Amino acid sequence: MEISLDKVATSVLFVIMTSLSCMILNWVWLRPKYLERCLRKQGLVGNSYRLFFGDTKDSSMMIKQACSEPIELSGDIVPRVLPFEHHTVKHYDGSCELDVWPYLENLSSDVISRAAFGSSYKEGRRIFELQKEQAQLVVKVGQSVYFPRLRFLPTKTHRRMKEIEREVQDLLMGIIKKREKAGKGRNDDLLGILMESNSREIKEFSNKKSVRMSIKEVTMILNEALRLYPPAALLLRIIHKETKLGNLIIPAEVEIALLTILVHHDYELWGENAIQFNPKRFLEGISKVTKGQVSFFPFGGGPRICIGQNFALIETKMALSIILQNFLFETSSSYAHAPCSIITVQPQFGTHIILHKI
Ligand code: HEM
Repeated sequence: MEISLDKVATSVLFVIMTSLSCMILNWVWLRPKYLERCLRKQGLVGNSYRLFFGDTKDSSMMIKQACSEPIELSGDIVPRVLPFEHHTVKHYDGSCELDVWPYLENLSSDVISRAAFGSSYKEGRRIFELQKEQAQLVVKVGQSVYFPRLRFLPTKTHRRMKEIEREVQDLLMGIIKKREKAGKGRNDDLLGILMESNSREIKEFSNKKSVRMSIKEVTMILNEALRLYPPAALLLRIIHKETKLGNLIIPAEVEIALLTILVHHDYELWGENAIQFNPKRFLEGISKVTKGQVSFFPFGGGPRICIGQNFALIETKMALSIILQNFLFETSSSYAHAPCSIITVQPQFGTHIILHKI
């Protein structure tokens, strides 16, 4: 029997098209429906792909609920951008009013860039600028209508996100390669220490698969700030295989969102004054106030706990002590308390304070 090439090509195309249609149907319709049913059967809140351990899906709503002051500003609280260079207004009594938020952003990216990349800190700072833009785009995408696999479409936003990812990767690889080329000698920054420890580990464990990398009131205040406004307002995890969590059975592929900010503001866990800023609650330490429960986790927990925890706390204490040695400060009437979440929790209209030189 003679089989024409045309017939073979048509059959192959038919099989490919049918398989593709089945896959798309499965992604877009069957699988989400199945997951939705599994979750609903157990009375769980969430959509088919994301399961929220908390009351609401909307993060800005969540933060709004969690904040002690309303985010919608009434007529008498008007956020304003301070007019002069660097948002600073000098007063006649020698004090000075400024929005410290851009300075604090600058400080933390400068500190981490210098600590991580040493002399390459300028490149490090570019990475932070890109990451900031990326955070805005992630939020934009997160607020659009959810449709499975939509992230694969080459929209303008998705393309820019990819570009940023590539540029960050290239910058990082460039810094690493430059260091490799310069050879041994520099280990007074994080990158140098990591590279040295990495090459030591590679030498020592070359035939093994895994290569491992390796003041009280102020503490209290930092803890309380981290409790009320945890920079990472939620933790996300993807379930890879069906998992039993207490009485719940969570199907594979569901994403779990653990809303840190809601746990940190829970009246049952923190008492009637849960949403008030009261550093004294940490007087006897974290384990005492949490009664040994996992109810305070601004840096996450378990194997993926924040590796920068001590770094961040030391940096904050050092910055605060330098400021306090030079200035007294008070909140300006221009400040509007409106925390919002753009990947991290941050002040929506800046942080206006009045500094008095000591
Ligand atoms: C106030 C400052 C900070 C807060 C509140 C914070 C919070 C967190 C949280 C909640 C996680 C866990 C995320 C998850 O489980 O999904 C995390 C992970 C991480 N953090 Fe931080 N972080 C801070 C500063 C830093 C700094 C300064 C660095 C770097 C020097 C850093 C590096 C990391 C890294 C590398 C991870 C991922 C660890 C892993 O997945 O194994 N963080 N952070």
